[in-house]
Amino acid sequence: MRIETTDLADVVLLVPQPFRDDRGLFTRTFDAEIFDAHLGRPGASAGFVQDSQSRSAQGVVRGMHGRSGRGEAKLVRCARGAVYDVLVDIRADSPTFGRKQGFRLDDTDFHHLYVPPGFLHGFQALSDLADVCYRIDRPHDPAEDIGVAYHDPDLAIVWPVPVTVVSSRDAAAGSWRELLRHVR
Ligand SMILES: Cc1cn([C@H]2C[C@H](O)[C@@H](COP(=O)(O)OP(=O)(O)O[C@H]3O[C@@H](C)C(=O)[C@@H](O)[C@H]3O)O2)c(=O)[nH]c1=O
Repeated sequence: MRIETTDLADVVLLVPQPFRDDRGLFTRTFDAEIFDAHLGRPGASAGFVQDSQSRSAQGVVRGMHGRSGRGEAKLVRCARGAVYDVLVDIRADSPTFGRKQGFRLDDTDFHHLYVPPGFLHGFQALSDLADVCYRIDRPHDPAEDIGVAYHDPDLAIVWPVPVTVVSSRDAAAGSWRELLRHVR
């Protein structure tokens, strides 16, 4: 497994090497030793306390979600199908503040995203069904949910396929301008 940097400060892509044979494939999706060494923090990966999985039909968008307070670190991968995953840096002191980047995560390459605290995150399912697995380093607390509308004109995310279903929370999410008033 190798680690690649991205356009966003502190966000990295873990790139595994799947072994393929007549049976199918085997892939390591995470390696604590390599990850902790990259971060320079022994035991960092032990801090992930909840593992979750969501399933979405093609066109579904979930996002753009963040967390108030000290935020949460996340490891995100697509275990089945493919998604277009988007991150937005909302750390006021970051050199890439306000910048966004999209990534394809799928069950062919198994790229795995590490997202530090202080990002908005969302994705769209590209395949008939897409299973996204993620790990977070703090227990989920809906009281700390923050969000920006997935179709906010200032954020201007280009979703690859027509949007089919979003949650009522996402449909009612606030604007990027409103969020900026709180994070700056
Ligand atoms: C996120 C989450 C939700 N839930 C519950 C709350 C609710 O009843 C149900 C569905 O929650 P949501 O509608 O918020 O799920 P969803 O819209 O899939 O939310 C997720 O979106 C992606 C983009 C992320 O980055 C995640 O961190 C998370 O925010 O699951 C948990 O129990 N634990 C969790 O960690």
